[in-house]
Amino acid sequence: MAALWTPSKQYAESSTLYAFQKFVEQRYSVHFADYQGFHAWSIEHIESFWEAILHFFNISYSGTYNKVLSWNANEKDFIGVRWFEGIELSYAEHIFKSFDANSIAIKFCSEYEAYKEITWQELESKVSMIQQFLMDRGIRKGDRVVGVLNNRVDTVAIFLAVNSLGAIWSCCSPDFGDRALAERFEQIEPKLLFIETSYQYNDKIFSKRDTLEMLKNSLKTLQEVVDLNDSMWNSSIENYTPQPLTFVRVPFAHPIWILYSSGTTGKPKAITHSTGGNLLEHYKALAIHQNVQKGENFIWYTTTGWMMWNYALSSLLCSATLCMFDGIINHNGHRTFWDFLKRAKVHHLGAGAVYFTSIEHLEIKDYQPKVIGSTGSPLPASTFEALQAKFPDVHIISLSGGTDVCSAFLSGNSMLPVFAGQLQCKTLGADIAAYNEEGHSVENEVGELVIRKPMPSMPVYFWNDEENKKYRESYFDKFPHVWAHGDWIKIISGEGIIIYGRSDATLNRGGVRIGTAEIYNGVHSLKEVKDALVITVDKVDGSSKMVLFVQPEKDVLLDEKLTVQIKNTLRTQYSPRHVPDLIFQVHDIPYTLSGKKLELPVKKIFSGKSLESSVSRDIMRNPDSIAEYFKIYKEKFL
Ligand SMILES: CC(=O)CC(=O)O
Repeated sequence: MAALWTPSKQYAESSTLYAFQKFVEQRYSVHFADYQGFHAWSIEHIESFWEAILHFFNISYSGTYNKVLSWNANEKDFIGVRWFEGIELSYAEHIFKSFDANSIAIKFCSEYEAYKEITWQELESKVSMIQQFLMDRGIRKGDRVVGVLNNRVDTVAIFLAVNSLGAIWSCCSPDFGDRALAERFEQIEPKLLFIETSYQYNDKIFSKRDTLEMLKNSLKTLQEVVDLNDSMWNSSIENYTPQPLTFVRVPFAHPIWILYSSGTTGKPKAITHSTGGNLLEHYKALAIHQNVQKGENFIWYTTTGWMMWNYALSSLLCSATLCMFDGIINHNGHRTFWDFLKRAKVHHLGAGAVYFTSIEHLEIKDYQPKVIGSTGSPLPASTFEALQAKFPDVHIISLSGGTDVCSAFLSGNSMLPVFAGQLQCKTLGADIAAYNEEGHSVENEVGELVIRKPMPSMPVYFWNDEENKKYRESYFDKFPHVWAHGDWIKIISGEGIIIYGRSDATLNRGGVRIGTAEIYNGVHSLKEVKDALVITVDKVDGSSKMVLFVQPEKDVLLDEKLTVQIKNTLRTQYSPRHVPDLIFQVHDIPYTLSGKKLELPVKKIFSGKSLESSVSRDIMRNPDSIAEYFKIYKEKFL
């Protein structure tokens, strides 16, 4: 296949990847003919590789380590491996490591607020005042501090202050419904909650006052709640005089933040990430694979509830300026967002793939980013082409990883060409393969994405997960002792990687993953509903539809009233993204013999597969139920 874009010699040789390769070649007396050789070395010499990252990025730490990677006796999965045991470090310390007081740390704009710039000096002062506020409340290493906050400067400052004390951060965006918030935060017993009780999105004002009351009741460990909309917050912070920041260094594996799985089965898993692991991984992912360099402007359009928020924050590690936009991306016919990009002179523009597909026909003048980053769902080849035509010099990086590693392990490469519809490379230190059903590594055919060696940003554990039971089930059940990620990929020899979406039943809404369990929880709270099944159907143009099948109680019909009720329930309990596009009435929900809903087979039917190839009736508890889905697909969906 012909390349869509090829880096110039100048682009390649001024990249951080190039500089890092030279660093490794010199340090280890090796030579790499190409990226493939460099990648092979990085996974074969995994300890030397991560040690090279530690040195190349000049990581500050106390203490010493004897081994880069230690395994527990008898533990063949990667759970419980220990990286750089013996050292202590701080993420926030690296953010403030070499700042120039008067240069710009953050550029910000929202739907309703004008463009503003925050200098490093201003950011440091803000963080210092919040740090003192937290210390006065007794917040210490290991305490959990949670936020229901938007993508705003204060959120960054609060996180950095929390992190500077060694406390653990966990944040959801305010569009999460009450139940979704409680299910997440109850698990981790927070001491302090920061919340915005009023905010604007899509020109509407939303109130979270009732949510605040609900959280006060359900989070029994809360000692205090801070409402950012309350004038008391500003005045109490302003009582403090900014001081030089202090940083509590913590062991490499000490939790930095807790993110949540989308909750396909049961409650969302509280995925706990390590400080050192995320620090090293983010330097690698952003500086080396996304080529984020000092003085550049970086944005990722995200809410605080997606791991891309945490990822984007780490652009500050690269001495870049973090650009933040709060509001709906297509506000004012997309103008608010794009005017911001131009004014902020954004070099790195990142967003969900679905957004880029939606703006294929949007005319954009006088703006040329250096890099476009896309994730959340596969970026269709046609969107690659449309973006390249719009921005002829741009380096398009389609990346993939997820909440589980708070990063991307398939990503960009400033020394390789871009092929439309493909991710450029496996990232350094990520031993990725595509496995067929027999567990053999395959190329040029679709297989399950696996990681065969540990990465430091894999979770330290799931919160409250005794003996790592859920952790093991989540990644190590499918193939012995390798991490199965749950995505389908094809590795194309001599080119890149195509990603085919989730291999499990997770719902993908505009790039944000939603667990089916959340839909079921909401729908089942209605007495008219007996049972339900939900899928998303991905289209070739990159869009997708959420389809809900409802089995009403006896003598109940899925009429207009019930349809509206279902939609409202999901919207208010969870979020607007939880509202299905289509709802069909069915007589029965298909189950396996062991009692699992047959989501994947129904998804296959709605992707155009035959009934026979979608499901084996032998494993079904109610084999007669499935034909109705095929009928709906043929008669009502197509
Ligand atoms: C990097 C990613 O993989 C982001 C996501 O899809 O959640």
